Amino acid sequence: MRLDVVTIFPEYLEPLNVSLVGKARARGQLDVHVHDLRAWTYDRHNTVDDTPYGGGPGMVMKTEPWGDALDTVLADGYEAGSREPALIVPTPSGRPFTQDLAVRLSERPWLVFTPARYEGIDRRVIDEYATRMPVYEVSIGDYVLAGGEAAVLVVTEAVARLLPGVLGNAESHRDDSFAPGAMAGLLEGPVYTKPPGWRGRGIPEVLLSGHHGRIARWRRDEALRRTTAHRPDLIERCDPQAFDKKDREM
Ligand SMILES: Nc1cc(-c2ccc3ccn(Cc4ccccn4)c3c2)[nH]n1
Repeated sequence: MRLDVVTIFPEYLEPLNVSLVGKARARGQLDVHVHDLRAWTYDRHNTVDDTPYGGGPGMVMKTEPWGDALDTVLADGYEAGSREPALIVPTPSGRPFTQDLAVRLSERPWLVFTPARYEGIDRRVIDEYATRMPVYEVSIGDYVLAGGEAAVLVVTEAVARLLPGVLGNAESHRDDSFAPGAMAGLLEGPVYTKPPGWRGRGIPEVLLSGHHGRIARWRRDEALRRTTAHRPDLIERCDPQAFDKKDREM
């Protein structure tokens, strides 16, 4: 997978050099290119924004730098052999970024991220590139950030961990809270590891029992309890039959 990111804060994407994404890059599973939008400005102040038509607070990011940047980034990607780009536009007004969308994006060969600042990008830029590729306008949550770079880090990590071979233990993402399966849509329950005692706190007996059926049932019950407490909205969505089926297998 190829990722391109165009931003006025390239240093914000430094975390893409470390940990899971950094290792995937080092192994050649991910090809990441970060571009400074100001490289496509030609005035003394490297201007990327201007006042909004119709008035109102803040500034809007101008069409020309984005258009020149995206034309170059796309040409370079095609030149390097990449195909079928998709534009990923972080925005507070986008569709929710979910695990389902992460899975869909992980199946694409090339993602081009356009994290904006100020009040966003002149709409004509998105409209122009929507004629050439799928555009995903995504929100990472119901809160307002100062720009899209944090969303790029979130989306990139959620997508990269789904790429084949990126996660050390292939099982790891099968039981993700939001991945399909008997725990589908439930939140993770508590986890424990050695030492068996810590500051007078022990381990739930069932986890030391070696009885896999009871352990699986306990984990399911804990996940249900936690989900009921923190995300009752997810309870309606999960499939109770899946639990009965799993119970019969335990
Ligand atoms: N889930 C999300 C995504 C964002 C986000 C993404 C990109 C940009 C570019 C600029 N801003 C600031 C801003 C604030 C207010 C209205 C418009 N834009 C962004 C915010 N906030 N929360």
